[in-house]
Amino acid sequence: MTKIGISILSSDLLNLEKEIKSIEQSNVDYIHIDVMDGHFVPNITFGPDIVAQIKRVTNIPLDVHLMINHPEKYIETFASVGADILTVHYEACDQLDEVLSLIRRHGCKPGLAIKPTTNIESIKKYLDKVSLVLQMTVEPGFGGQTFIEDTLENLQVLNQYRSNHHLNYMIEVDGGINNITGKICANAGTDVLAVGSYYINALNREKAIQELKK
Ligand SMILES: O=C(CO)[C@H](O)[C@H](O)COP(=O)(O)O
Repeated sequence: MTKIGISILSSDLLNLEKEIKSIEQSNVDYIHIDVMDGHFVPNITFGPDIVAQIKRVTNIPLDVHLMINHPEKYIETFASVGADILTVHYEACDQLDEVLSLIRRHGCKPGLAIKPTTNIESIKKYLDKVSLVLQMTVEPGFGGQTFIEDTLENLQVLNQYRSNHHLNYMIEVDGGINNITGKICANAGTDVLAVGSYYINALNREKAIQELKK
């Protein structure tokens, strides 16, 4: 069964606790938190204090997506405030092997993310060291964008590579996911759908989740 993570990027931040409680009602698998630094991506979002506050009010596992340069500087901090999955970008790391083992040493599941145009071949040598691969399906930075269909081929490659090499990383997609694109990604072997505006802006969030799970 495909898992769902709700991205809080487009949520009502003045009422974040209420939003978290609403997400809990929807019975999803993760809360997806996009950490942006204004350098790796053109937007600035959440820091470790917000992650700590969210951890205090929910038991839903936190899938923390670091869209930042020099993520190695912040692994210990985000692990200490309760990240369960800690994902870094291939494009942002000089010493990726070290960063992934640092994440593991701090008790989190290591995730590796790539932007839509990054060559999938470049991450293959790391795939036996990660718990999750996150394929960005929009250019990272902002919620509410349109799903980039060219990324589907990478999902198929990741799925095939996993079974050929007897690996067990999860495949996650992030960006432009709705009931239609979610289904297409699930059919291509995706395990986790990170969903933002489709859920957050839905008039009926329960119905939106049912549609996603169909
Ligand atoms: O990380 C993102 C952008 O950088 C994603 O787009 C966001 O997490 C999900 O938002 P949406 O579902 O609205 O595209």
